[in-house]
Amino acid sequence: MAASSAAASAAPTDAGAGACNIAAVLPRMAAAAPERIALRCPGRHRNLHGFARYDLALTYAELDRRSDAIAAGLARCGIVRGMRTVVMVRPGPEFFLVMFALFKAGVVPVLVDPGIDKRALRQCLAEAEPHAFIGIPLAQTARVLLRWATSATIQITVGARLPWGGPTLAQVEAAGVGAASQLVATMPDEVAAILFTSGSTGVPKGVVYRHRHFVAQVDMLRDAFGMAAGGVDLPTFPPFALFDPALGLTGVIPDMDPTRPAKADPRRLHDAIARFGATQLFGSPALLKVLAAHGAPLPTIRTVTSAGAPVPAATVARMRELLPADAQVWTPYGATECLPVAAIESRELAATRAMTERGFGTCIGRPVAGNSVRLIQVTDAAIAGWDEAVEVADGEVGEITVAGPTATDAYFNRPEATALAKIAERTAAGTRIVHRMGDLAWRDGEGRLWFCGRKAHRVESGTGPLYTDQVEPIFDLHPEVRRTALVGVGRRGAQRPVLCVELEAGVDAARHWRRIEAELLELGGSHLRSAPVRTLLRHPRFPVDIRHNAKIGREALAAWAAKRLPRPA
Ligand SMILES: Nc1ncnc2c1ncn2[C@@H]1O[C@H](COP(=O)(O)OP(=O)(O)OP(=O)(O)O)[C@@H](O)[C@H]1O
Repeated sequence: MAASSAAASAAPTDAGAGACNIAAVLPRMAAAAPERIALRCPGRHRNLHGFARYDLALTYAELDRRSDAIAAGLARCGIVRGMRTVVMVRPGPEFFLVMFALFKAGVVPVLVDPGIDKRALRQCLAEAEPHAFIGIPLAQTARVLLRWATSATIQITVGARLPWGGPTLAQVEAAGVGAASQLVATMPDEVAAILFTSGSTGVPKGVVYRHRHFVAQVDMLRDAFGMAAGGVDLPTFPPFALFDPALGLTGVIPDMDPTRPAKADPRRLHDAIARFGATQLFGSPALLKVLAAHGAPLPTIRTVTSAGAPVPAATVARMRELLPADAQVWTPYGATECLPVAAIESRELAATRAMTERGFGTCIGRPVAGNSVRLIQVTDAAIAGWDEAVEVADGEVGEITVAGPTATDAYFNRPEATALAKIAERTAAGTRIVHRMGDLAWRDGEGRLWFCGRKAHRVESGTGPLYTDQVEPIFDLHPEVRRTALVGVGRRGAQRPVLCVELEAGVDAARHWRRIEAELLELGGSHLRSAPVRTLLRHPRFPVDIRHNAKIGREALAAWAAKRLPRPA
């Protein structure tokens, strides 16, 4: 590593004039509010009560200066604009420093959820064809032993140096100390990052984010949910913590394992919220459930926003009771490929609950300003041009499509998946890409969308289609039922709808299942959309995704159900 003084002269590529880049906010914030804390992380030390000390903090000035130093140091290691770089770093100060350094330099971070299946992880890393790999020692060791990301020829280790891990991040930073602004003038269409989906419907796909997508996301989050600069956020869903500095907020990274939100200790979250006066909370549904169950009031919180999966109505209702009367609880709808798409506030959501329980689906609100949301006839085939898509009438179930500033246009190295999810549309201004969400919904007379489930999970019976999120809420009302999952067994078009049922903990299935089954059949029989379901199977514990701990592995359940049913003659 070269001496730091040499790097002091490392020239910025072009001073970032007019950069379309979320990191462009850092020099502005560093000038306007240099001492404001951008991020606060728990650290290793604990106070007398056993809570994290949160002694790792970065001011805006530090985040700006140190990310410049790292960007300059990375350039010296050969990591420059346009290069794909895997980042496997825990959400501490180093993660944010590295990410903003990469954004500033126009390097393309590749992020894969560490919680996903190890084989899928290896495939994702290979598919991304990265040039470099920045990881903690554990990730670097796994890279070597498991032959991850073999295309990556440049390694940086975050933490103690390993013989095979290249220089440490500390060395990289030292080499760049004193560097001038490293913000390059990234173009709106330039690739900014590759983010892998959590993969609840198959192997995760790398979503190609361009700089304009991130910039638009920040604007939409600010405008739709009132995330004003100066607030204090508790982002419990790691990727979203990156938005805090971009929004001028102070982000407090909670003391929890971000890959296990359902296991988070609510007392630690409360401690952080109270100590730093958190005004907003960004959480996965699993985490909101933990806070709701804990039941202690959250007097400083003004806005709660969930992410990535539906939030059970009971959780939303309980959260409301714990918050100040005028606080807002938003459940946005969106996906890695396009976020946010639509949103609904808890008061309106509460008023739609009765409809959900009668089989109409879950209301996900109105499209967020800037999005053009259209519903099209359901098909599993690719649709090349918008002319070939058929829009459905209001009230009819169709696939959700979105054209808008955050709708991404491709998966990395996955032409087939891209073809299945994107539609080219000619407009007066040129050609734009419409993203197919792979989700089903209908639109009501007020322009609100009602989520009916994922397209891949629909059941096509001989008498017509059944949709998971229309059917399951009806059965979920049974007090001894924890959750249910509708799957189809057999050939599409002649599928038998089967409801897998997981009972509440403590219910003695051996004694009560027959009764519960009869009650469920009666409950289902009284509603149009659930009446065709006549086969129920009790399952001990549903497979769920790791990230949200909520998305039911319906593919696995369908295979399980098929084995348990007698074959048709
Ligand atoms: N408010 C919501 N209500 C209902 N479902 C939601 C909501 N928000 C997100 N979802 C579901 O989560 C999906 C997006 O999740 P994500 O981007 O993590 O992909 P994934 O489902 O985990 O992975 P993959 O797309 O690879 O299968 C949406 O398409 C939708 O099915």
